[in-house]
Amino acid sequence: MNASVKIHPAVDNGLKPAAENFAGGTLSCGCSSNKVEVAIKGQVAHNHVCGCSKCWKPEGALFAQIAVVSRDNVSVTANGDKLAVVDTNAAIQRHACKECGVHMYGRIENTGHPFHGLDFVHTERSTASGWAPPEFAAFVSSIIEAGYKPDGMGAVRARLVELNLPPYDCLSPPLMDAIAAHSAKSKSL
Ligand SMILES: N[C@@H](CCC(=O)N[C@@H](CSCO)C(=O)NCC(=O)O)C(=O)O
Ligand SMILES: [Zn+2]
Ligand SMILES: [Zn+2]
Repeated sequence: MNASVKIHPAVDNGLKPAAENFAGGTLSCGCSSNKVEVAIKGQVAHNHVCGCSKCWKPEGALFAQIAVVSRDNVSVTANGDKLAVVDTNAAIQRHACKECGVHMYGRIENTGHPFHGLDFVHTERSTASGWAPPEFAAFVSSIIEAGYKPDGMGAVRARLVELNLPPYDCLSPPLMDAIAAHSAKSKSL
């Protein structure tokens, strides 16, 4: 057992199952008042933990937890004036609360991007239960870029396997296949 390796509070005690016919929920930022709120209609897809340096992580977490949902099902319902895009050059435009720093949704505006139409969201910012749990771990080696010791990676990967989160150093095979298929199509292959 590698339970001493903490991945993210939402997965460290095991994955919680998705609810059938899940209606969605409201994400809140970390401010004590005037919270930014984002309503998500319906269930998310491709939930995963992500080790990349760009995704928002709760204080002390090694990985982020992030999922996608149709942009049509995402709406800012309170205090949207507190939001700003973290990095306007990134493919995923992460709209974060300027006061507490929590990323509320990440949107792809480039219509040529393979994931255009999807927003990236952190379901743990909602108190609802029944969100689809993470299915894999992405960009695992990227935690080294944020300072994690390379000789600890074996234990991290072993813990991810124990948690049923197959570790990858990019996205999962189905998502990488979707990106490659999009690329082939845009080259008319
Ligand atoms: N080693 C880099 C990797 C960053 C990266 O490519 N992140 C992915 C996954 S984010 C959610 O799964 C990505 O698609 N990024 C696009 C973007 O952030 O706009 C690092 O650690 O920074
Ligand atoms: Zn906030
Ligand atoms: Zn990421």
